[in-house]
Amino acid sequence: MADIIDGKAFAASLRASIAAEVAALSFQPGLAVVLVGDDPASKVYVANKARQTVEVGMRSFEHRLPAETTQATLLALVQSLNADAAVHGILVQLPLPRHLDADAIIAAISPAKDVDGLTVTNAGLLANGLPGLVPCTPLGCILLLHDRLGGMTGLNAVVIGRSNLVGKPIAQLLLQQNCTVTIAHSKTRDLPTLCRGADILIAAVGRPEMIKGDWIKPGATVIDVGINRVPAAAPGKTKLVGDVAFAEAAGVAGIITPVPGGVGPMTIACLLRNTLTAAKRIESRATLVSEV
Ligand SMILES: NC(=O)C1=CN([C@@H]2O[C@H](COP(=O)(O)OP(=O)(O)OC[C@H]3O[C@@H](n4cnc5c(N)ncnc54)[C@H](OP(=O)(O)O)[C@@H]3O)[C@@H](O)[C@H]2O)C=CC1
Ligand SMILES: Nc1nc(=O)c2c([nH]1)NC[C@@H]1CN(c3ccc(C(=O)N[C@@H](CCC(=O)O)C(=O)O)cc3)C=[N+]21
Repeated sequence: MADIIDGKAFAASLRASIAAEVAALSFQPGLAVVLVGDDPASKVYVANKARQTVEVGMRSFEHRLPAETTQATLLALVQSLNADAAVHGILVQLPLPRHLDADAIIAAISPAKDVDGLTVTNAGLLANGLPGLVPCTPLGCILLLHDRLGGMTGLNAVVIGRSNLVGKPIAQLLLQQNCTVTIAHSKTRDLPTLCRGADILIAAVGRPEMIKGDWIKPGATVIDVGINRVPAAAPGKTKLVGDVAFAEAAGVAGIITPVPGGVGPMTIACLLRNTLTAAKRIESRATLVSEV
């Protein structure tokens, strides 16, 4: 039976250290979250986020807009958040409704406030190994892996999923850790065989329990990023499951993250960490300017 990573506990200790740092600041960091419509995975995220933002001593600004919001309205909101001195971090929940151009919205976010690490500036800094804002979920995964494995040099890592939000930045971070990285996606041939070669397997697909126990190399470390809401046994009820068939996989893997209680809580803790990082950089720049 695999060792099950307690992401909830790890995230709680991370938040405690963030809260201590926030308490010592001379200003209050602020995080703005924009949710358009009601994507189910986004709703789970938003609910947990607002509470934890306040708990670490930051200000939370929530903007819930109807699914039929126009591109111009959303762009204007992002621009007003860019200009708002009380806001240090901006997160626009993805996916956006189909009639909106997500790339154009993301491009409008000031890179200094881009706590999701999605702008071309932050993605480019990450790809070049330079300091910027790193996407929260990938950062959370690496913190968990680092805690458990220490060094990862030479390990074979397979990342399933190639989104700008999760798959690609995780691959970049694993490469920085000297892993040999393979990125799989919906066009990959014979995914089970590819996965069986992985010392570290990261699933970021969005398909409930797609990765089976016999896809996993015995003793491997499995990180399940998927958040999927499926019907539960009781009629009318739902539950969250990951992209990995947990019960099967836990019998083969060496280390595994559960859903819920694995990567999800780490994502929020890392979002708060990024907001703190962004706030400190923005405020120190403001101080420098006011001194000249
Ligand atoms: N735990 C957390 O904190 C977070 C969880 N999530 C969850 O993680 C999952 C992934 O999110 P995200 O990256 O944004 O999702 P996307 O839908 O943007 O990307 C999914 C990726 O999975 C690939 N894929 C789809 N079907 C298959 C398949 N059958 N075999 C192999 N690859 C496949 C797609 O390939 P292709 O590119 O070819 O289409 C794509 O690259 C979702 O469940 C999401 O809710 C997301 C963010 C944070
Ligand atoms: N721009 C953008 N950035 C994101 O990072 C982003 C996004 N859009 N859209 C939606 C997905 C999904 N996502 C989650 C984060 C945490 C939990 C989370 O806290 N999960 C807990 C919840 C448990 C529960 O409430 O039952 C857990 O897994 O234990 C869930 C989902 C971030 N996403």
